[in-house]
Amino acid sequence: AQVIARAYNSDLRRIPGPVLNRFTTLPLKLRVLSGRRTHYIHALHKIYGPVVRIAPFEVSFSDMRAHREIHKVGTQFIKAPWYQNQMPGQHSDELTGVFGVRDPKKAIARRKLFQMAGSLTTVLEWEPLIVDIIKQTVQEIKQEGRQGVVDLMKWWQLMAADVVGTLAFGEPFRLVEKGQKSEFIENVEASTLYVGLRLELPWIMNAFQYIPLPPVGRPADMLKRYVSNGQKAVQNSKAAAKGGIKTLFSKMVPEEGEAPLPDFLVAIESANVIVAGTDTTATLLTWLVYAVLKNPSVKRRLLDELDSCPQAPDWEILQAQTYMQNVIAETLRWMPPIPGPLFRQTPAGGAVLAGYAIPGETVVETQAYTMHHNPDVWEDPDNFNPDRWNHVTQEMKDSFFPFGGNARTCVGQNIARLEIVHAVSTFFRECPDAKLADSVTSESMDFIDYFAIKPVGGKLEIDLT
Ligand code: HEM
Repeated sequence: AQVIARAYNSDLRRIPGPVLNRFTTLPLKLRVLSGRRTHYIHALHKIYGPVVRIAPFEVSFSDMRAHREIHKVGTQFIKAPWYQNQMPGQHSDELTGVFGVRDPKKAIARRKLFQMAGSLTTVLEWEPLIVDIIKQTVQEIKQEGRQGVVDLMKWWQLMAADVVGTLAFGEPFRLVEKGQKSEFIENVEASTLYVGLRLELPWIMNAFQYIPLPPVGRPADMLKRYVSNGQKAVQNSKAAAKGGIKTLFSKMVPEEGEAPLPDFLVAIESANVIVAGTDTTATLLTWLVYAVLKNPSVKRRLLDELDSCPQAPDWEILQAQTYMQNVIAETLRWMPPIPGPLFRQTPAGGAVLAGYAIPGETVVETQAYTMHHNPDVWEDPDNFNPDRWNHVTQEMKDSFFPFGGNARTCVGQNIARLEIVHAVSTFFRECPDAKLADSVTSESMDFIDYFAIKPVGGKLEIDLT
């Protein structure tokens, strides 16, 4: 009776959506398990329009005004409890990394400690170090390419983990040098999958905690390793404060005065940024290369532009390469690395969004993939067309959020952007004849999502011969 009352006796009953979803989260959670959440919600928006009730207490919006209202700076819509399901025992703002902090004031304070990553001036101090890692990655790709096809996604993962790992840990990570997916990367991948599933299905995933899962063993041990790796970042950041390389966490463990965060939280933050910064950057580059190699005219124009660039271009020069910038923006639109919902909660008194009254403490969300593929804003949205960025309209700006909503936008986006421009320019200049290997098909490059995306085929093979 309670389930029926909940389904019918609230303002939510006016919201379109499948009847079954008013009663149960099951249809949604089944898609979560199979990595099809984003595809499912996208399909529901096509059928039911811009506002869809996707679960008893969950509403998805594909509407610019609703998106702006939910995510504006100073918003009343705080992060949903979902964000504190990352790991067991993190159900409080004092026990979780920034990603899971829900209280807006506490989030602002915690985000300030990431100033090292947030400020472009600081990030540019790391440019030579990042460029070295990228050059080394592309040399390894060329080397491997002499022997046969190369899985480019593997190399972008190693590279992105090296960049963010080196910045977090203050010492070279050397994953590219080792050249194979280390235990560390496997741990990151498995953590991403486990945490992605745990966020949505905490009870089920708790049951799996002590069961060994190949290749990483018991999730409980994996999570312990994950945080104990972070301890190293804490030690190094302390050493850095005394005159070593600045790390991402230099603000959190200052040279003088009391540390604003206890060591265990800095360890969690460092482990989290490696997950946040590795697969996101790597998949963006993977789909960018795929799109460029699939479209000969795009490839031609990109190579022409890069040909006329100075030999060792820096950030400023690369910012001025308009075609390359269009290709990057178009990839972020077409295949956003975090394509799915950004879960928020309505204030206790409820809210009106896109003309619907929504009760208090309902989960409301907007997903980038759907808003980036809205045909009312983007002509022929499934088509990869960098030229659409020659004329940016207000509607495009309002519907584009690959780095999240304004109030809680990505703290690592300057690092990601710096890495992406250098990786694109170095790769295409060094490997102008790269082709897609036969294993690459539209099916293998469809995406699955566990918060961040992955190609269904798990790789992107290219041929350099
Ligand atoms: C192409 C690369 C990247 C993309 C597309 C991306 C995307 C995003 C998105 C969409 C969010 C908001 C998530 C939400 O509200 O639920 C986010 C948050 C975050 N990102 Fe990134 N990210 C990227 C790279 C990075 C890197 C390199 C780092 C670290 C150095 C990083 C660290 C973070 C952190 C710590 C947050 C949480 C911020 C908060 O909750 O206030 N990201 N990112």
